[in-house]
Amino acid sequence: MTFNWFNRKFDQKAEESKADEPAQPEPEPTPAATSNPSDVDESYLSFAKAAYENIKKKRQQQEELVQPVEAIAPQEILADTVEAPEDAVPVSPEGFSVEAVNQFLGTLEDVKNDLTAAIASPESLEPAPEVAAIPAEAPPEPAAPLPFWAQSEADREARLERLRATAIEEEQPLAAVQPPSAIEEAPAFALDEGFLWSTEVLAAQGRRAEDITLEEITWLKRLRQGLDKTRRGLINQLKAIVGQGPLNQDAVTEIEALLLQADAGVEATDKIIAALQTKLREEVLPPEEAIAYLKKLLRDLLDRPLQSHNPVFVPEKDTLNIWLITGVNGAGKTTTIGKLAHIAQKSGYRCLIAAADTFRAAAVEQVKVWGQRSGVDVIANPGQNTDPAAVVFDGIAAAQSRGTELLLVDTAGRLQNKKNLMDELTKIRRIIDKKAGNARVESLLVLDATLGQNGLRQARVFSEAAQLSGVVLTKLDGTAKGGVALAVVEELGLPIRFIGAGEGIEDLRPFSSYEFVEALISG
Ligand SMILES: Nc1nc2c(ncn2[C@@H]2O[C@H](COP(=O)(O)OP(=O)(O)OP(=O)(O)O)[C@@H](O)[C@H]2O)c(=O)[nH]1
Repeated sequence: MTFNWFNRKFDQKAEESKADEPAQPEPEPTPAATSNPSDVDESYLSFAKAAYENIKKKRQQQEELVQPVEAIAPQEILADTVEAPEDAVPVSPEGFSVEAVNQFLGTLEDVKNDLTAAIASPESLEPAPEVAAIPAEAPPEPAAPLPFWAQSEADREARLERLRATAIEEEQPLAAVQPPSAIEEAPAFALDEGFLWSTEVLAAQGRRAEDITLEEITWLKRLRQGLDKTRRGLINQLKAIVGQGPLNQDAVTEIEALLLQADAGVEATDKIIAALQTKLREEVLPPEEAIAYLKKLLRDLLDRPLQSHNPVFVPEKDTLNIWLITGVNGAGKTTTIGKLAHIAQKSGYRCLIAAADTFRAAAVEQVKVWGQRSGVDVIANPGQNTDPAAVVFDGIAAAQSRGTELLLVDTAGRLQNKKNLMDELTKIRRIIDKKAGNARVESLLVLDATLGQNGLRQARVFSEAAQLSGVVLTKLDGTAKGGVALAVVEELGLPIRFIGAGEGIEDLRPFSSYEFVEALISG
């Protein structure tokens, strides 16, 4: 089953039939059933342990499948098992002719029949001369262990069982298990604090322990790490403020300063503070409930645009989806295209890239590099400054001839004046309408989170020029301005669809308001 990284679920087909239904809003995170903190910890711990054991088991099975097979020439196998037929003519040391192999299989059949007969009536056995010659007391030589693939089913299962039973905690570097090209570095796999936090976040969103993958854990750990700086700024002071006792006006004033410092922007901050003050007048909030209420406010604010935009952002299978990727040069547009192409490939989509940001030849070359890294072809026009619409036209033609499901278009990246930008994007849309009228078109704005409020001004120009369906927030790792996500949503009214938290090809995932707020406030 293919894990679809766009909706974070297995079995794309089953999901597809659901994709047509009106998507349900994200379920409210379900804190563990009991209210007793130690029970909650216990239930999360056992959930984490189950997820850990399951991932460990999958890795062991994967190791068996990937482990290089000992290169034993057929003669050695034959020597170990049955005498090679005299007239077998080795076509080369590595192999036998087909008829010889068939003959050999025929011999095996005879051996099997003889063994069956012998088991049925042992008294009928004549000791074979060479066996008779071995003195009874000499133990037979232990047969050299056959390579895993040559073992019988029963032997294999027994070996796997032994492996599971003796599986030790020490970590096999994942690179030993998967071809190095498949991953950039072996993510650590240990039942550590990051693992526990990640499984807790996934459990609270309704995930089952057996469905949790190491890649999801690795991503959540990266997200949490990426938001470290913002969180440290927020949470230490937040806990100090809220920890002083029931939420009071001073605390609310300090929270306001914290949100502005994390670049949440004035509008989002005002909304959150107003809601807190209303709550303050209604009831006394002890510290942990105040934190929980603040988290809910942030989640609701981040999810609000989903009421006016499609809550599910998943390319439709067996259909041409065209995603226009816009954003100012340096925001991480090219990197984002490479990462999106990578998760599309991993999720089983036929993907193609059109390098239509032709303003800089270097940008086209860079897209090609990311195409290679993600294993996705890039359609580009040689020569500098060619017409972006021409590249889009070629990209659509190639996509239609190949049955591509997701065409990623790298479009204008320079922040020239709004008019030029609008003209260029309008022209591209016109080409798409003419050439691929039934394609599902989305337009994503790539925004550099480290720019904070400055990035927002750029975003406004793009959001007025292009009919945007969402934002990709990049460079969340290492910035203290993680709060800009709140400003983007509140001031642009656009949903955040993906977030980037690193330069690596794995460092982009669909945005989850629950995970983001947990990493921001209690990671
Ligand atoms: N730390 C970090 N760096 C990132 C991230 N995304 C992109 N970058 C880096 O940001 C720089 C710009 O990324 P690009 O993808 O080239 O940006 P661009 O928008 O295509 O800009 P041009 O290449 O000038 O068109 C590169 O050094 C990337 O490695 C991220 O999520 N985290």
